[in-house]
Amino acid sequence: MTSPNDSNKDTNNKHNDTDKQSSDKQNSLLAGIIERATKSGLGRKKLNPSAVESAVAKNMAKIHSNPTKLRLAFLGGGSFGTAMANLAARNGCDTTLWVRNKRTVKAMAKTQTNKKYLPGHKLDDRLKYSHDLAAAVKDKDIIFIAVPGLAFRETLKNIAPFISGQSIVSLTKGMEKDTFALMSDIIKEELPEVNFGVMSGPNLAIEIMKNMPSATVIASESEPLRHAVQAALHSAFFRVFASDDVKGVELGGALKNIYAIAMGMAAAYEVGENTKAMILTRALAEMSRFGVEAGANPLTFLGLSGVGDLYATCNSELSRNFRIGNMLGRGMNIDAAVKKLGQTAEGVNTIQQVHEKATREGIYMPITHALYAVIYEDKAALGVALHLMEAGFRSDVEFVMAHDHSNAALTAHMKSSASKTADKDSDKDK
Ligand SMILES: NC(=O)C1=CN([C@@H]2O[C@H](COP(=O)(O)OP(=O)(O)OC[C@H]3O[C@@H](n4cnc5c(N)ncnc54)[C@H](OP(=O)(O)O)[C@@H]3O)[C@@H](O)[C@H]2O)C=CC1
Ligand SMILES: O=C(CO)COP(=O)(O)O
Repeated sequence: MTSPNDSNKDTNNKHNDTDKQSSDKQNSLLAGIIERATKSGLGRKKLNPSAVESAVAKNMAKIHSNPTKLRLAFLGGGSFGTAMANLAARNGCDTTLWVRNKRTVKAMAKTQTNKKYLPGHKLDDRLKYSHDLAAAVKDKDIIFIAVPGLAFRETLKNIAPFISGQSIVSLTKGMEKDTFALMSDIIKEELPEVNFGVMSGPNLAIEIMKNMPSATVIASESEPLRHAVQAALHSAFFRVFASDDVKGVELGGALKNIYAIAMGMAAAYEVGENTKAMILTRALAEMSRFGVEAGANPLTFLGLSGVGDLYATCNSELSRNFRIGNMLGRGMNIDAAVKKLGQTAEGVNTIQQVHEKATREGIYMPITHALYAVIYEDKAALGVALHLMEAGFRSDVEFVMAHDHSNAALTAHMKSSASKTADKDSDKDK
């Protein structure tokens, strides 16, 4: 496959046939690897990732011996861009990782490690590194972007002169400051002609580097692009599922960062399992409510990019957003926590954006508003949490049973029982 664009149906059909053959071939090879791994005892004993990896590595060359291999660029040399570029290079794709700092590029090429963001993890020796943006993106099939949300538009503007037929996939889980734009919105604004997708899921970069089995979702309206991304990144340790709900998948990844901060804070207060379950589930309700207002399918939030990513980040110290929340819960202020973290925590900006938008548009987001009050209005966390518990009677899943926002039926019922009791009392008095 040379390009995943939709421009020529015949070519695409041929590509789809080739894709299908290569994916059948890949599936049967992977099945063989897993079967051998199971027979050799690896499946039954504690999984030994390096032994399984060497078995996979031996076969990956065969899987990707297809001459029309994908040419990929990954922009952003942080933990996630590096982890994803490494996966693609290991799958045999022609992969270049673009990093903005020239000295970092030199050091990465020399040591084949990302010392700052993924120390101690050796990268695939086929991975190429570049500081030259034009050279990195020219003649590529897909450009994956993994810079923080605040740098996304600037990155697109910088690559715009070199875009001819490449597709773009956002790996970023943030929102633009002040505009509430998601990365797909920014792509449509800056590069209206390109074919694009977003990828999101429970993908803690360090676990991926350790070959811990993981899965993600590629969402795009373009089927060839979805297939191309699956072919590029799928491996025995990393499953790539597909969706056409771009908004839903992208919002899942962006919104869960808010609740990872809330759960980090709750962990600092040593809350119980019931409380964690309540926060997580009500977070999901907020996410899907907000998603529906933005035009997403609420069912998407039940998938990997919704409940999956919520679970991974709301329960793990590996999540930078969780760590920010934990520092806040231990009494640090937001600026000090962000400085101490020294890495991207998209939720810090997302809380402000979503709080403002939800307030403006009347979307019921009590956890987000509560978190905003604690972080940005200096309200006491315990008082805010108690106030949340008093938030009236509501239905569980509003897409199953709609909320009665005024609680009108209940109020009428209570008033009528109260007046009946009063009548009885006055009869007794007579
Ligand atoms: N880490 C993870 O587990 C996952 C992260 N993501 C998402 O991926 C995105 C990137 O996060 P992640 O890799 O973790 O971030 P990191 O904090 O690990 O790294 C950020 C990277 O972006 C670079 N960068 C910052 N600003 C710019 C800019 N203006 N132009 C070019 N490069 C820039 C940094 O360069 P420098 O070092 O020079 O500052 C660094 O290489 C985020 O939206 C995150 O939510 C998604 C899934 C998992
Ligand atoms: O999105 C992530 C994992 O899916 C990473 O989460 P953090 O950005 O909180 O580290």
